[in-house]
Amino acid sequence: MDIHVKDLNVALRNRQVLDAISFDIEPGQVIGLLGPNGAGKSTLMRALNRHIAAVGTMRLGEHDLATIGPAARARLIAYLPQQRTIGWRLPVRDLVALGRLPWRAFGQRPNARDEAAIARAMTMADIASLAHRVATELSGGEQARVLMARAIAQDTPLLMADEPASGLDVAHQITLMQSLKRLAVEGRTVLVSLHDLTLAARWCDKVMLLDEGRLAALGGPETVLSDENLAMIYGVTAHRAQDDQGLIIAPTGLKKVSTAS
Ligand SMILES: Nc1ncnc2c1ncn2[C@@H]1O[C@H](COP(=O)(O)OP(=O)(O)OP(=O)(O)O)[C@@H](O)[C@H]1O
Repeated sequence: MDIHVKDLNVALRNRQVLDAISFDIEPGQVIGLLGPNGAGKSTLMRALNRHIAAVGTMRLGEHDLATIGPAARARLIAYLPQQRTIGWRLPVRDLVALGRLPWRAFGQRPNARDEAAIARAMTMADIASLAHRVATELSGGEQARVLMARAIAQDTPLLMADEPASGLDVAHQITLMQSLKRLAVEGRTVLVSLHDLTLAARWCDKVMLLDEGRLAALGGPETVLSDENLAMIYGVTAHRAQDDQGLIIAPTGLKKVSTAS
């Protein structure tokens, strides 16, 4: 489903944290949400998922996200928050299975479709071998993959993941991005916040660059992650290279600020 956001404003403690954000995203894409710490990435996702109050238009397909109820929303949006805490000492597979709850009536047992979605999500997050382990006894990166699997199993048109690559080893970062890409190719809209410029450049169809609550740029990674934007918004210089699978962008240093008066 396409996302339509117009003039989205969020104020927290009397501070404007999102300032007139407007964008349209077509389905079937991985959209990277980038920007410095505090730019508003998490706030945007939380506003879309109605965790915080926002003013403005937010539509997903024909659904008005400002007015739909929580049950309908859980069938439209899966959201992996940045703070990844697992509260229950559940076996991994049972925790992933919680992602299917929005699709079942209370007390109903999982059906074949639920089982297939759980199994597939566990494969995508590479946690099949952890299925019977207690989730709270896993490493940080393993727990992150379990929670990602739960969000994937929810099987919603919009998947939002807040820094899902943080804490993952390099191989699992690539597995994660491959899985997100596959979900997008199948028609889902994936909104993923990232700090790794190369992951964004290689795997995202589009990049949305936030800066101090404003949408600074939205477009293809090569255009949005230009030297100029990286200098202006992050204050860094970067080395860029290209191989047959895409762009590589490595930050190399801090941009010197002119002190001339
Ligand atoms: N509960 C809150 N009360 C007041 N201000 C808040 C609250 N939560 C976040 N903020 C502020 O809103 C701004 C945006 O925060 P947000 O968490 O969206 O940034 P972010 O881009 O996700 O950053 P990061 O890369 O560090 O995760 C920051 O200035 C932050 O201090």
